[in-house]
Amino acid sequence: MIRAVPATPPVIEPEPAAAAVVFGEQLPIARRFAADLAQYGEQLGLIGPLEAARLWSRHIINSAVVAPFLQDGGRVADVGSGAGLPGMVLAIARPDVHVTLIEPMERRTDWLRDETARLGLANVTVLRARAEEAVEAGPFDQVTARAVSALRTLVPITAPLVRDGGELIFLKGARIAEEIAAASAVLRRHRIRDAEVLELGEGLVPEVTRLFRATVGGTS
Ligand SMILES: C[S@@+](CC[C@H](N)C(=O)[O-])C[C@H]1O[C@@H](n2cnc3c(N)ncnc32)[C@H](O)[C@@H]1O
Repeated sequence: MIRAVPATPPVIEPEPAAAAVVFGEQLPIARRFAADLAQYGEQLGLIGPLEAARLWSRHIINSAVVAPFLQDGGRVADVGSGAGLPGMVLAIARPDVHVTLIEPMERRTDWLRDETARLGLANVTVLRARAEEAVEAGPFDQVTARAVSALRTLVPITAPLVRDGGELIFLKGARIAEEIAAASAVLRRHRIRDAEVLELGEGLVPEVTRLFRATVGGTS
């Protein structure tokens, strides 16, 4: 629960024009999420002290660029959701998709549950667990993750959550090529195929978003 109002209100990044493009009719809910996260995120230890000033571009729109890659009416698990990035943003942008937010830290799952209720999101389940403990909640059509760990350790804990032929979609940084090289044996062991890296968000956000996208098992 939110217990106290911060002494000084944070400096919040003005909403960029891209927000209307990526959220469409869902923009009022995205605005409420941005306002709540900017106001309480630092206090609750969800975001660092500098993040409110770049919340839209660095975090919310960066997360939302994944939305068009989600399967219509699908079941998505977001591993290590933290403040709700990208999982809650995706649930806002894609109300047709059910998103399970998997996060082990109680303080963070409390926030995720409270914020889900405040935003009135009917398509979100919050699961307090490590990904390794969440296999029974699946299988999911797609699993997302951002800033959880390098591919070498992320793939073994996320691939078992996905149905045969489902997808892994991870937001990644500039060193993704090195991560893929370091994970080659792990990718083979977990039957990861058709791996690709997409660069998204050009013209929408200052920094390009890199997406690692791959299929688990299935047939080519
Ligand atoms: C650096 S934070 C990133 C949070 C959010 N995804 C973001 O981009 O802001 C990493 C998160 O992953 C969670 N985490 C770490 N190991 C995990 C695991 N094995 N399963 C699920 N979540 C995990 C942590 O509790 C933490 O909330």
